[in-house]
Amino acid sequence: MTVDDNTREFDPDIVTDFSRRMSYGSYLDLDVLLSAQRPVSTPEHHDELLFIIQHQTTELWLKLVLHELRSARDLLRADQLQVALKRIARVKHIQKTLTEQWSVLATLTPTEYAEFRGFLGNSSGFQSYQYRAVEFVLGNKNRRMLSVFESDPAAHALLTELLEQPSVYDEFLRYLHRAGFAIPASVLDRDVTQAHTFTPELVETFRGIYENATEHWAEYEACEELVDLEDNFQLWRFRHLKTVQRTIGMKTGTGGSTGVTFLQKALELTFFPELFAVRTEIGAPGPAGD
Ligand code: HEM
Ligand SMILES: N[C@@H](CC(=O)c1ccccc1NC=O)C(=O)O
Repeated sequence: MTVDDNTREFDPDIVTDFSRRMSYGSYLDLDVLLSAQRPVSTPEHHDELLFIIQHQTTELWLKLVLHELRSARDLLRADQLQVALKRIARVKHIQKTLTEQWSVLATLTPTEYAEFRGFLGNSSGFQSYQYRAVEFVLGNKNRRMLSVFESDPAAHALLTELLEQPSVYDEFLRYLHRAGFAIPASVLDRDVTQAHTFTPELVETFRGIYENATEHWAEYEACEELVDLEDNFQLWRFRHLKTVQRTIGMKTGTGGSTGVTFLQKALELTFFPELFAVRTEIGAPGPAGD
């Protein structure tokens, strides 16, 4: 049938009565989701909705990132490397979306932001427990971060649990050990509540994998997936830093930090330092001159 009024006919079996059926809105709990944007500025500033939605969408994606990374960690523990890599592949796509999303917030000018920034009080992304949880699962542990969550028992409990559990990297290194690769005992028995720190012996182990990639293909691929993950994480941090710089310049942060200077230091944090260090060594003679 031709439609000249630029509308589409309903197909005959399209369901319209949801009085007793599950609908799109009820399945997704849209009443809850869409009533959670509550600007605090008075009179309400036009751009605060953008600010809230940018953060809320980030938190939703972080929820999925955490779900996938915790699963990847557990799969590594169960020697299911390929399935773990599938989880990481999904995380990489989410990270790309999150990094791209900064361009939406960059439409907020410094003048517009200054008009409602005062209403934010001391709230800050520094208090994002899901962001901290992702850092912890990837191995950048820092017990001091828990202090921010004393008044949020659920967040505090989650971060304590993740602090005490081995990270994705811990489980990957244990996996490599079980697969016969040389992993120092100091790494296998390390206190997992601390941040992972650079261990030169691991660089040699990775060098063995990279220089014999065809022989150790699965491990080689896993190493490169982890490098992508860290790379993407750093790109997000960098876009955050640049957005902060163009929006508040060198002002101190609402969370109490020095702002840009503080965020710059986060770019020096690393999850998998040996996977980056191995790049320097590839093709060069080994420590014993072999
Ligand atoms: C105009 C927008 C933004 C500005 C001006 C801004 C500013 C800042 C500043 C100054 C800090 C340092 C802590 C403090 O003293 O407050 C910070 C931390 C943080 N912000 Fe933002 N931010 C913005 C948007 C966002 C968005 C959209 C997110 C996404 C959830 C986010 C997440 C974070 C996180 C996770 C931290 C902690 C980083 C760390 O510990 O290294 N921020 N932000
Ligand atoms: N720290 C920001 C405020 C801010 O961006 C913010 C405030 C409340 C909730 C999340 C935020 N995002 C990132 O820090 C500032 O100093 O302007």
